[in-house]
Order: sequence, then structure tokens, then C-alpha cells
Amino acid sequence: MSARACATGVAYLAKERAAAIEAVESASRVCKAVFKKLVTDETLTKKDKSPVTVADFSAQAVVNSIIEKHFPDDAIVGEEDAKDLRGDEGRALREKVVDLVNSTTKHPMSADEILRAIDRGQYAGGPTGRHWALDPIDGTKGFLRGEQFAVCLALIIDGKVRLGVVGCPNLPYNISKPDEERGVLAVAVEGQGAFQRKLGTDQSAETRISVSNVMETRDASFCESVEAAHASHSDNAKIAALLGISKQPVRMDSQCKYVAVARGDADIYLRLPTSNTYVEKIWDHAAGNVIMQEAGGRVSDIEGKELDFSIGRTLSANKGVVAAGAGIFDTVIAAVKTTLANKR
Ligand SMILES: Nc1ncnc2c1ncn2[C@@H]1O[C@H](COP(=O)(O)O)[C@@H](O)[C@H]1OP(=O)(O)O
Ligand SMILES: [Mg+2]
Ligand SMILES: [Mg+2]
Ligand SMILES: [Mg+2]
Repeated sequence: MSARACATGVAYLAKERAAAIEAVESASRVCKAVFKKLVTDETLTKKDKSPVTVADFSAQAVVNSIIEKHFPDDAIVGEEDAKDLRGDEGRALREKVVDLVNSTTKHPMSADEILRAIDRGQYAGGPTGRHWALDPIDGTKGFLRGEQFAVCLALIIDGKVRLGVVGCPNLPYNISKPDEERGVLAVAVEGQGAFQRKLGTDQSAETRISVSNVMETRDASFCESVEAAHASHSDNAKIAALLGISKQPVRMDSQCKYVAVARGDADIYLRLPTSNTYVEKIWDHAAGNVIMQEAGGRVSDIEGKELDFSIGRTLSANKGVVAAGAGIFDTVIAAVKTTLANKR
């Protein structure tokens, strides 16, 4: 039991952990329902993003209402807001969201309750107190392709991520058996280790996960974004060359990348900035961050600085993200610095 276990013997954040898992499980079901109902060959060929919009709003409504049920005083930093669902202009989308939310939950919610739940996610974040960080669907492009996406929820207390849950409905439970059942839930609480279970199972099905223990970078592999606009593939290739890496990078969308590295499917998470202007959002990294660290990995920005979740809704003190096992982390950061210095 963690050093923070309280006198009653209940583990630190046990209630929050259970509530976060309930929320991520429910939102994962919403996303799967949207995919089944709304993602068709036609939406794909027309590159119509409306299914993901419905899923974003519906999943945020479901997660926020579950958090509110368990912790009515907690603030939430959520990616979405309900502006586009209001008024006459928002009617069509609003009706779809209301239908979806109510087709997947036991307790029907009115349109007003759903909009209010979504807008609970507008908190500004900051260095004190507790707030949740939610990405209702991370990896929207992967979602639409039927590939990797994730529902990501974290709890930040006094500026540090203490709990993270990532639901990955399309991730194989065992990466070496990609044709078997898919759907993984990864969870970590500060000081208690990182775990995975199949989505839809209970805590008794959890097994501990840890990063690979690779000691030589030439034996390692990268995990990087599918989208070259989100993380520079060309810089990653230069770093790979410097590190003697010959394995092809594993590419996938979303925070599933953190889960993949946290359980040793790949060894290095690399997200090198593609522009000087993009600022990373806390909901894109909070849950993955604590899962990686609790799996024995180290996480920093491209300069080796810890990610600072205490500033607000963004990671404005950091650029890019690098994560790897402790055995190779310093070598990876040195190669990142050299590669970026040579560009200047
Ligand atoms: N230029 C960018 N650099 C880094 N991340 C980005 C950029 N543009 C969008 N993103 C974010 O990257 C995340 C997906 O990353 P990945 O490629 O790892 O799946 C999304 O949350 C997306 O945010 P948004 O939701 O605003 O589109
Ligand atoms: Mg995201
Ligand atoms: Mg999102
Ligand atoms: Mg988005």
C-alpha cells in the first residue's frame, strides 16, 4: 500500500480512481456507439468530421456528469465547450448528442443538463487545489479511421498529476496478438504503480505494467504520432540515426502511445514540436504522464524539463515531449538536444 494510505487502510485516491474508471468506461462505450452508428464509408470518403464532433460532446457530457455525481465540488478542465450546441444553429447537433448520451446511460439527462455538464469543463486550471483534466476523445483522426484513439482523464492536485486513466477501445490487449480482442484501460495513481485491464472488466483483472528495460538505444524503438503535423517525423528520424536505432517507428494516434511505451510495446515516446507557436494542452498529456512515470519511465520536454501542469489549461512552460525508460532517457535527451541545436 502507498505511503499515502490513510488510517482507515483505504489507498490514496481509491474513490477517485474508481470514479475515473467508471467515467472512462462509460465514455468509451459512447465513442464505440458513435463509431458504429455514424462512421460510414461515406463520412470517411467525404472526410466528414461530424461523427467525432458528436462523440467529443457526448463523451465529455458523460464523464463530467459522473465526476459531478461523485465529487460535486471538483473543477474540470475539459477540451470541449457547449457553445456549438446552443440555440437554433446548434439544434441538429444538440439532438444527436442528447440521443447518444441517453442511449448509453441508465439515467436519462435533459438537453439542458447535458449542456451544463459539458460546460463544467471550462475551469482555468492552475497551481492549487484539485481539478480534473479531460480529453473526451484524443486522436480524433485515429477514431475516424477506426484506429487508435483514447478517452483520457486525470486528476491534478496542487499542480501535479496524481491519477490518470486512459481508455483505448481499439488497442490490442496484447500487442503480439493484434487479431485478438481489443480494448485496454490503463490506470495509475501516484506512488501505486501503473496497471492495465481489458476494457469492461473489473479491478481483479488488472495487471501491473512497466516500461521496457532496454539499456542500449540501438535496441530501442520509437512510438510517434501518425500525423506529421503533430510531431516532426523528420527530426525523429535524425534522432533515431544518432541513437543507432534501426527499427521502424511504431506510429499511432492519441495517448495510446503513452500506454504502448508504459507497457514496453515500444521504448521511446517522441513528440518534437513542428512549430514555434503550438502550445500543448494539459488534457493531451496529463493521464499519459502519470501512467508513464508509474510504469517506471521518465517524461520531460525536449530540454529535459518536467512537464508543468500547474500553469493553467496549457503546458506553456514546455516544448514537445520525450518519454523513455530510465536506462536510456538521458541518452535520448542528449540526442534530442544535439539534433535540435544542429537545426539552428
Ligand atoms: N501542431 C500540433 N502539434 C502538436 N499537437 C497538436 C498539433 N495540432 C493539434 N495537436 C493535438 O495533437 C493531439 C493528437 O495528437 P496525436 O498525433 O498524438 O494523436 C490532438 O489532441 C490535437 O489537438 P486538437 O484536439 O486541438 O486537434
Ligand atoms: Mg487530444
Ligand atoms: Mg480531443
Ligand atoms: Mg480536439
